[in-house]
Amino acid sequence: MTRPRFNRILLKLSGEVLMGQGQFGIDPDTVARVAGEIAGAKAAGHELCVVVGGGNIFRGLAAAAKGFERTSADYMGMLATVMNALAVQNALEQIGVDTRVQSAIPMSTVCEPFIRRRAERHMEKGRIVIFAAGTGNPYFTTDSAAALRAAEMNCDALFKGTSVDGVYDADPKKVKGARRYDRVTFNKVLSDDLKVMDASAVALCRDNNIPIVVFNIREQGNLLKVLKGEGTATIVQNSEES
Ligand SMILES: Nc1ncnc2c1ncn2[C@@H]1O[C@H](COP(=O)(O)OP(=O)(O)OP(=O)(O)O)[C@@H](O)[C@H]1O
Ligand SMILES: O=c1ccn([C@@H]2O[C@H](COP(=O)(O)O)[C@@H](O)[C@H]2O)c(=O)[nH]1
Repeated sequence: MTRPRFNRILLKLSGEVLMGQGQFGIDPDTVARVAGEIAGAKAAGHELCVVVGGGNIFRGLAAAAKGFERTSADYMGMLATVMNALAVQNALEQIGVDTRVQSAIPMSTVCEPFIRRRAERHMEKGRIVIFAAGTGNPYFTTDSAAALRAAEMNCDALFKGTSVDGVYDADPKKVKGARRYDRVTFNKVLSDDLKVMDASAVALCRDNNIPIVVFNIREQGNLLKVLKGEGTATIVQNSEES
């Protein structure tokens, strides 16, 4: 399958991936490996910005189910993404990659606030911008933040680096024999309620014509491979054709 070359990408990193083999939190070796993948993509000439999830630390919805007040729980989830963003920043800077973290919830002693034009300037200077704290609003997820930032930063595609190698016709972790799509339309993902990404993120990408590439970031070297159009992934776009 041939895929278009995407120059500027928004990489959505699942928080869960940063746990490595653990059940919770941040595994430094995994973060270092993921940082290496990002550095490799940059060295190959791609412009990248990153949105990090928080599922390895705190998910608002799960906490609300256990009795937490939903909006507070969501703010806790957003703060979890800031910790992940700082971990990724640290790992990237250790290998000499220039970065900035921008948070949707201003916290000026920790990182920059999100200012789109400033983020653009950082990218022009070759820095990797890591967007933290999701959209800054409760009742959203970092998938929606990724779609929003991809649109704001004029990205050619949203790369969702996760623990599955694409979009399946049912959750492959739950349904044996689920079949993976090479290509699928936004409308099919929405009408079949395929839960690899939340519906608001998919709709935002559809309406702004930003393809979503779902791939397994747990596999060593996969980001660059998928960027080159090799390796296993699903591309979600407005038409089924290439
Ligand atoms: N149709 C489907 N195709 C592929 N994956 C699916 C599908 N339905 C549900 N999933 C699940 O979606 C998950 C991918 O989302 P992910 O784990 O990256 O969550 P997230 O909420 O984006 O990240 P975080 O860990 O930061 O909260 C996979 O674990 C997979 O089991
Ligand atoms: O815009 C946003 C983004 C995230 N949240 C909360 O953070 C957690 C972690 O994000 P994941 O996307 O699940 O990794 C999420 O469960 C929400 O509680 C938010 O409120 N708004």
